[in-house]
Amino acid sequence: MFPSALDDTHAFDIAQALVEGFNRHYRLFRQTSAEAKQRFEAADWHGQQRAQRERIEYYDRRVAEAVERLESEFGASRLSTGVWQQIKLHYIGLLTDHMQPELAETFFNSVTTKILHRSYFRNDILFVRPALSTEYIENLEPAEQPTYRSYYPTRSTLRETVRQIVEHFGLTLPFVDLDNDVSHILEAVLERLGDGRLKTNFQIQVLSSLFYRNKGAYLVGKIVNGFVETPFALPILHNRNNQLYIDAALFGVDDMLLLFSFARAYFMVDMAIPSATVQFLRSLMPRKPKAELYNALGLQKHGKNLFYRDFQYHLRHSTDKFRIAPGIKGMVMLVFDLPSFPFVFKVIKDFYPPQKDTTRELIQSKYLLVKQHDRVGRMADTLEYSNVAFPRARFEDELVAELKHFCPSVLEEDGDSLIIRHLYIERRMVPLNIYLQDARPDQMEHAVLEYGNAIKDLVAANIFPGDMLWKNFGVTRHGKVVFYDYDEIEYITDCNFRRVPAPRNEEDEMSGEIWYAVGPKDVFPETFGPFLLGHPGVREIFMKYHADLLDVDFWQSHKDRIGGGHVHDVFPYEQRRRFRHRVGQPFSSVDEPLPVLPPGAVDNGYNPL
Ligand SMILES: Nc1ncnc2c1ncn2[C@@H]1O[C@H](COP(=O)(O)OP(=O)(O)OP(=O)(O)O)[C@@H](O)[C@H]1O
Repeated sequence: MFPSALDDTHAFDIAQALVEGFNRHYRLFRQTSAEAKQRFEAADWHGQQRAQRERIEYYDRRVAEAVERLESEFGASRLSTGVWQQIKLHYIGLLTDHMQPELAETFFNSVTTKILHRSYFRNDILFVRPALSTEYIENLEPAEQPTYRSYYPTRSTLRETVRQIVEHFGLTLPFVDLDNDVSHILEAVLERLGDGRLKTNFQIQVLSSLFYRNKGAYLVGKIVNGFVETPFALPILHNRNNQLYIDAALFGVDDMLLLFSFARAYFMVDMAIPSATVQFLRSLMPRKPKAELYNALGLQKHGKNLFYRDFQYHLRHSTDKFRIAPGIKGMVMLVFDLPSFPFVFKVIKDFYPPQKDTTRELIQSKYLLVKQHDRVGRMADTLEYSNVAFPRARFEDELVAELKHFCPSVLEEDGDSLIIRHLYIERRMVPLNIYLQDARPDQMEHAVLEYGNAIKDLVAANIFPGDMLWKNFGVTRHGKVVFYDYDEIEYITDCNFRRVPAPRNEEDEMSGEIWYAVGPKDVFPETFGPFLLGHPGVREIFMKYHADLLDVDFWQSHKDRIGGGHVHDVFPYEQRRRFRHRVGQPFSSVDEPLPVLPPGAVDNGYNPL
């Protein structure tokens, strides 16, 4: 029951301290995000990568500071339920006119769950459900930009308007030839519009901040014409002389989904009202859960909170059982899923076979590395959770037996619940080994080509996957191949790429064993073939496109380039979509059939709120 009077003398001050903690967090988060513009203009790519990495750590630091303050100033862990209820009410009051109330609620949860026992995780004490609305929030400060701007061109003013839209961002670097870029964009827009008349509501809406990631800045918006809304994004890049150009025009939901994929690094966006940006983005990608949009904007703790709410909701509205994930079982991870829900749950085992010389800490550090690294569309993002309570009745017995056997240290039974103390959650894909088993020849060709491309993208981003077996890659809904087994990854720059030494004598030659000394970071690309290319059909395709992956020079030359300070270009769209490669190509990807996946590849009906 809620208190009828707010009579505790400290509750208001505690709520105030929590709001201050959150405000400090968002101020620093926003500042780093806004400064992406200057880093982009200065072509400070290493700085951009560093900021992307560091920004991820901000949240936990601010939460730790707030926990510490609440403990030292208010003895927070000794407060009664009644006081916590009052703190929540004051907090809601303090957020009445806040611009980021949903994030502040999540911050409240993050701090209080560090202080309180699990039995307090109830909606009268923390925000199991949101209390404040994020609709219609407007910032009327004169210095603030609106979330998006609307432009109302006619056919005859379209060219001028497109130019204005780009110029509105006030980038300080010159464009190589903005007129030429605008002509390309115009051509693309007119192709989308066809010959039909522009309807009376014809307009172009554009988000007020550019989206920065790696070496690119993306202008994001939509064209509204009658009842049809077409999302678009324009990537702005640097040439060698630090002049700018627009590289492509991306149109339609599929292009947007690839741009905002879970396998890419988070964007840097200057947002006063993140919920308004998310609402706009959701109108571009209606099926993408809000949780993933918050993640893509770097607000991953709120994304995690929303995901958890979606997951709880899904659990209540489904009846199927958690099971061991299909595919070859992991040696270090126990992986399970719920068939009706398109994610997998990964728990680190307590012990591993001898060939896996690793520890829980090392594995966690590799997963963290992936979170902080540029995932270049080739590594799945993971959400890390502590103390997740699952209903025991929804687990298959075989899965419970495996958990008890392999993961006893992280498992706790509490009444009808199974508590898993630590786990990762990531998007479910079709494991590539399973995909290849069922693949038609054209699908096999596509998958093997993609597999090699995935490795090459990882290499360019300074990642050596370690274990490149097919089972460690998955195929997404869009037919992209993505890596998901992180326990053996290393930086390319830390690896020694070596040729297999010539045998010293006949004995060496005949030996079935490795007779030469191998250091912990030594890699022998010539030896990949026998592990990866047992299937003759796969081998043929692989050798056609990716024979260079078996050559030590390929790896060494990338290592040298990265060591020399080169930062790779990452394109979240295909090369042929670039204006420079566009001779005779249609602009849109809409008519391109997506690779047809085998039946298991289709995500089943997860319907986030
Ligand atoms: N995102 C995913 N989508 C679908 N299946 C997955 C996913 N992640 C893992 N799996 C399944 O779980 C298995 C084990 O996962 P993972 O490779 O991460 O574990 P591991 O213990 O690190 O493996 P290894 O023994 O190769 O080191 C995979 O082979 C695959 O079948």
